[in-house]
Amino acid sequence: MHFLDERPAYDLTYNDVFMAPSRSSVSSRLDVDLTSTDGLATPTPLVAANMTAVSGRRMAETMARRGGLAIFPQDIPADVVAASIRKVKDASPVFDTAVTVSPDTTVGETLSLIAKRAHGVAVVIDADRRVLGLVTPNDATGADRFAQAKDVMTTDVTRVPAETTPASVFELLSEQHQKVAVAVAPEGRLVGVMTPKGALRSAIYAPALDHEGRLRAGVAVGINGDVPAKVRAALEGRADVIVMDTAHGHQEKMISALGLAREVRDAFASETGRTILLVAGNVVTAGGVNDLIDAGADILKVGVGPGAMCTTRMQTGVGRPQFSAVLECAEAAGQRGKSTWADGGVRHPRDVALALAAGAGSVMIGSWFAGTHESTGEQLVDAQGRSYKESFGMASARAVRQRTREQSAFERARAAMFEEGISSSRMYLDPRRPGVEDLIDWITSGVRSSCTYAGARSLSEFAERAVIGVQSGSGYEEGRPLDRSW
Ligand SMILES: NC(=O)C1=CN([C@@H]2O[C@H](COP(=O)(O)OP(=O)(O)OC[C@H]3O[C@@H](n4cnc5c(N)ncnc54)[C@H](OP(=O)(O)O)[C@@H]3O)[C@@H](O)[C@H]2O)C=CC1
Ligand SMILES: Nc1nc2c(ncn2[C@@H]2O[C@H](COP(=O)(O)O)[C@@H](O)[C@H]2O)c(=O)[nH]1
Repeated sequence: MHFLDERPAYDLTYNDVFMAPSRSSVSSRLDVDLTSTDGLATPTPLVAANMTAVSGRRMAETMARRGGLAIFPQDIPADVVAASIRKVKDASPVFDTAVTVSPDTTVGETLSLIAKRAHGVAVVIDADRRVLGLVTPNDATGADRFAQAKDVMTTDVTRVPAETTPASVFELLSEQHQKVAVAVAPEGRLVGVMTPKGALRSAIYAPALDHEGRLRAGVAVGINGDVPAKVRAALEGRADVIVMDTAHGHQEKMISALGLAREVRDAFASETGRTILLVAGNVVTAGGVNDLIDAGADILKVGVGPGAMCTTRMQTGVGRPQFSAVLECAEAAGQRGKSTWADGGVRHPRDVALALAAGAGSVMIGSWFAGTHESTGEQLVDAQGRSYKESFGMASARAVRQRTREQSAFERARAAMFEEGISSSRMYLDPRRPGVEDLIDWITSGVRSSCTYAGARSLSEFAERAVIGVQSGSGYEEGRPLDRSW
């Protein structure tokens, strides 16, 4: 990337910069390859953050099915993480995992479960997982909340063999004017579901798969406690990438934790032949990058203070405007043959494009993804009838209470004094884009387009060719669409 004018002597946020178009020979946005350049080579350069309000099993599955990744947070017990990853690995890489209920499940419970996935149906199954029918919110309209799924379900179900191609599913659903197909194994057991949009997406996105063709997922590990045991547990729990996670990554405790993690990772590689990459952070300077690479990091997680749940900058004055942080760290990592994840501060598709232009290998998103069907929280409704989920920072009093649950009351109270995040915020589901896949579509279509404006067919070309200008606040404001007259 280069600057349109001189590189400024001060640091820049995403809002401070814009991209100037360049002469391009890329004639279609579909000719752009979005494979991440971080060494993991995921087909989509997006990572759902290791935040308790964001990444659980549903997020991990959905992100990987659309080519990205999600990272299970450090606060979840290792056995729970391993069980969740097992389910991710068992999920179909093509069909969505269905919301399932038994015939006796109440309508009230069925409706609350439907909100956990974007496809808008619950599949009614018997004890052998054979499909009996479907319930949609429409089917339940007017029914008593204590009625049962079997009373309201439709038995007019489009069943397809699990080998059916997404294109054939799409055609079949169009012919039959149905909203969802149910994939079944030969003995009639449920495999998954697919909507017309899901079929389209399966044709556009390649899933992020492991060495066995299973969906990939990552695990975050904190730097306190028995680090080798935690890393070992994550590896044995089938993590495909490990994130060594702390607010201040450029500290000696991280350097020693990373050294220990590397030893365990290398021993695992000798036993299994699989080398799992280590991500470490967070850092914002070339010095931090170099020290963590020396200690064993393969990928550097970049960002101090840009996060939507973050109070670090206001509390401490520490942090760095994210565009400049990514640019400096990506340059430093690149000189050592390593890469970065740009972590935090992403609120629009343009921010992802700018992070990739600055050289990030992938982009991590937290709060934006918290406001989707697939995040971990319960879907709630405000007084105006708008759906939202609660989000909170990983350094908030709420998260610290959870992370220190096994310590003494005194230690917990002391830890709670160092709160650096918001404990409760509302992330509204965008009615036009309520699912994380809707956001992925929006982001990737934006990034594909950015690449063609820069004349780039791949993300490495994009990071080379992008031309970045610095804009005023009114320059940024001019680019915002208006939904009413002025
Ligand atoms: N990207 C960002 O800007 C930030 C991210 N976070 C996220 O919050 C979560 C919790 O992280 P964290 O608070 O590091 O908790 P951890 O549980 O990972 O513990 C951090 C360890 O580092 C020590 N430490 C020393 N200096 C600092 C410092 N300035 N900030 C934090 N710890 C320090 C702490 O000791 P002691 O407690 O005794 O000081 C503690 O032992 C992580 O998921 C992290 O990514 C948090 C803040 C900023
Ligand atoms: N300073 C804090 N940073 C936090 C906290 N919880 C998470 N984070 C960081 O934010 C990003 C995600 O950013 P977002 O803008 O996409 O929400 C996450 O990966 C962490 O690095 C916190 O409590 N305090």
